[in-house]
Amino acid sequence: MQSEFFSCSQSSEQFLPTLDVLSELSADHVERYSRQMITADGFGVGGQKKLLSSAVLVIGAGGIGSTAIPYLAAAGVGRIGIVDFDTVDISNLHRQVIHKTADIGMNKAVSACHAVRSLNPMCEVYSYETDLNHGNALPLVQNFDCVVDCSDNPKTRYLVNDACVLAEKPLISASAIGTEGQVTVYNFQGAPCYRCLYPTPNAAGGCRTCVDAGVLGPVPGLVGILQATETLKVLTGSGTTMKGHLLMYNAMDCSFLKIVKPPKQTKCRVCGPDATILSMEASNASLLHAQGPMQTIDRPSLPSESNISCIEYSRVREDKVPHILVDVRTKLQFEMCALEEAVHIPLSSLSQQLDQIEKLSGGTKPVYCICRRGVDSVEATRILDAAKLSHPNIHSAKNVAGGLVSWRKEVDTSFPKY
Ligand SMILES: Nc1ncnc2c1ncn2[C@@H]1O[C@H](COP(=O)(O)OP(=O)(O)OP(=O)(O)O)[C@@H](O)[C@H]1O
Ligand SMILES: [Zn+2]
Repeated sequence: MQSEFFSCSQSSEQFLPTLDVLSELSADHVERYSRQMITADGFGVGGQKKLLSSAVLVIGAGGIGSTAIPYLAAAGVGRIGIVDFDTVDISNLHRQVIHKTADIGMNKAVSACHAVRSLNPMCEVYSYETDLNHGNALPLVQNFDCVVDCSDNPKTRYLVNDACVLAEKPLISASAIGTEGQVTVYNFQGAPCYRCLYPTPNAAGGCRTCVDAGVLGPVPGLVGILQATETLKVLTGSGTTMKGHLLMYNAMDCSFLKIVKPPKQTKCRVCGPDATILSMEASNASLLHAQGPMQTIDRPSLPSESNISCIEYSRVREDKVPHILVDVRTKLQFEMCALEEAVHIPLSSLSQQLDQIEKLSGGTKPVYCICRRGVDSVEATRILDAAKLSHPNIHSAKNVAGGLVSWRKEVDTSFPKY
């Protein structure tokens, strides 16, 4: 059977008609899905029909979505909606394997749609080139049978959760950072929701991002596959899902740990009997008052005379003015790329290495501090400034504003971007 389905960019407000419940499998269905239908303890013909009549909304076509999406499409989920506002970047490709090098610059939801189409043209797939926000979350979620959260930030996790509770949809959630990943199922058959477990937005885990902490490529991939498996079980009603449990994976010792999570909380603000979050506006308001990782981090600042711009620092270099450049990033980042004259002293051990800096400066050479984006180097400059009382031979300390990210933009475009 040739598909009449098409992928298209969809407005998040647009209503999608419910998929027809499939009464009979076609010959194409049997050929394509036979291997999974005949699995002895799988979901059989009945389960396959349910999948073909099901609609799944995926939030995020990044590292986790990259495997969750194709496995859902390949298994025969009838309709998939993909939400992502971001575009494919070269730094995504080591793990976001649904996208190709030729897709760089393309919206990720659109690129993922193309991949789904070529994998399984029988799957009806829609791209939503937008962020999921409190304005569009509920109408979007209402169009689907369940939601697969492959996003990477706490604010989106709360929005997705609250929309799922309000729309009474199961939520299959996964996360990955560094060398670890997690999967669970919320709001399904009496299981707790995300807010039951993390009632206070600023207390939520997962506030580190891949940009800062890095991520081992296959980890989100594996987690996305586990998440797709849980989704198939939720949709077909087969097996025992991860509801009420959390599966934790550690790539470095190859361990899986399945832990029991606390039950649904009667005090939960969105799913409890006395819930106060009864709309997405209320959900959003609850996040606006949150502290810590939910808020944009304020950049620490220094008086202007304690900063040097990248352009100015490049002149210091060109003119061979004697100086010391201290790179305060972590060892791993320094080994990856650095300015050749830089001395590596990580911020974490700077206070213990003041004698060495004093020796290098020798009372004559100014010390410039640099890091990735000019946040840690501000802190380093403060530490060195304060140390001048006990270490008078530290000549002076300045922060290279904007760090190596600005260096690449303003001075040397060949410096690696990461
Ligand atoms: N509110 C949201 N609505 C839609 N998509 C979202 C939302 N929040 C996050 N995402 C998407 O979820 C995906 C998360 O995947 P991942 O963290 O692997 O990607 P990334 O953000 O591109 O990675 P990196 O941190 O390396 O830049 C991203 O593509 C991101 O754009
Ligand atoms: Zn709850």
